[in-house]
Amino acid sequence: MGDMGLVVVGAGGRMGQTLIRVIHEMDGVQLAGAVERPGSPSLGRDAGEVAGVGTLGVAVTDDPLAAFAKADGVLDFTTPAASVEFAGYAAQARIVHIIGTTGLSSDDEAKIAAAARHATIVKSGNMSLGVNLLATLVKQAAKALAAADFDIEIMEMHHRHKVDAPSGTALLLGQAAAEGRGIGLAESSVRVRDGHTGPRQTGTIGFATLRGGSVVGDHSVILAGTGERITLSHHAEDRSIFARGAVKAALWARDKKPGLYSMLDVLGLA
Ligand SMILES: NC(=O)C1=CN([C@@H]2O[C@H](COP(=O)(O)OP(=O)(O)OC[C@H]3O[C@@H](n4cnc5c(N)ncnc54)[C@H](OP(=O)(O)O)[C@@H]3O)[C@@H](O)[C@H]2O)C=CC1
Ligand SMILES: O=C(O)C1=N[C@H](C(=O)O)C[C@H](O)C1
Repeated sequence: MGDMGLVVVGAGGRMGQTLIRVIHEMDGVQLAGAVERPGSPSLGRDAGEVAGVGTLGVAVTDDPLAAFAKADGVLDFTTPAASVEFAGYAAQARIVHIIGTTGLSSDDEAKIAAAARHATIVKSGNMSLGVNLLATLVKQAAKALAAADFDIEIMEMHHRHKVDAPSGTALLLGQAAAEGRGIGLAESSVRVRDGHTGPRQTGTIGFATLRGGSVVGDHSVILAGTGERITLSHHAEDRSIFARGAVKAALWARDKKPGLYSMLDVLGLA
């Protein structure tokens, strides 16, 4: 099999540019296309120039269908509305779709699951090896420590430009904790506290969101007992950890049947 041709959508964004650089550096993959939204200042420019790696001979386009027709996969870190649209196009083109976009509604999730009947989709709120390993540790810890004895709180901090909260990673870690406890996350999560909240309700999973500066992504899961506290943390120092994970997911998905997979499947941690 030759190199896998990958389209980067949202090519001018923080993750889009990182993905172009990582594809340029990695073996087994090549940049087959670069897509931005209509009106973007990146349109018509060389994708390599946009990402700061020199000329690659791939011009940024606003025509995803034409780009997908010439590719084996698409790497998508954009917006919920764009990812839903791209899922339909990727299913039509029968190519692999890697989705890192966060902040999706349950309606968006349902549309993506429907597209996965025809396309091989890998979707995760965090594509790094470290966070996915952390999720397995959180699940174990939550299972081992009874809700009556240990409260679970999840704290995250991201850069000032991030638009969704809690982060996709915080929700992924919350899901792992809920699975460890054998409870549903939706019913047990406390996503905001403000004013006279009353005492903490046993068995809930709390979230705290911080935003500021250039923080790439910090997450801590705190298991707080009486007289002792366990903190499981991950600190992302560079966006290339997510981009390398996304490329790894695309290569893994290349020979898989249509379906909706996660990074835990890709990394053998499921
Ligand atoms: N799962 C993971 O491991 C990670 C997930 N993320 C998630 O990825 C997403 C993007 O993050 P980030 O790169 O920081 O955000 P950016 O805003 O920097 O990038 C998003 C890019 O997508 C573009 N875009 C929006 N709509 C379309 C469209 N219809 N067609 C083509 N391009 C479009 C935007 O263009 P414009 O700005 O011109 O509107 C922008 O260039 C977020 O949801 C974030 O949470 C981020 C890092 C890791
Ligand atoms: O928006 C970001 O930057 C990030 N988003 C993802 C999330 O919502 O968890 C992953 C990473 O933390 C960076």
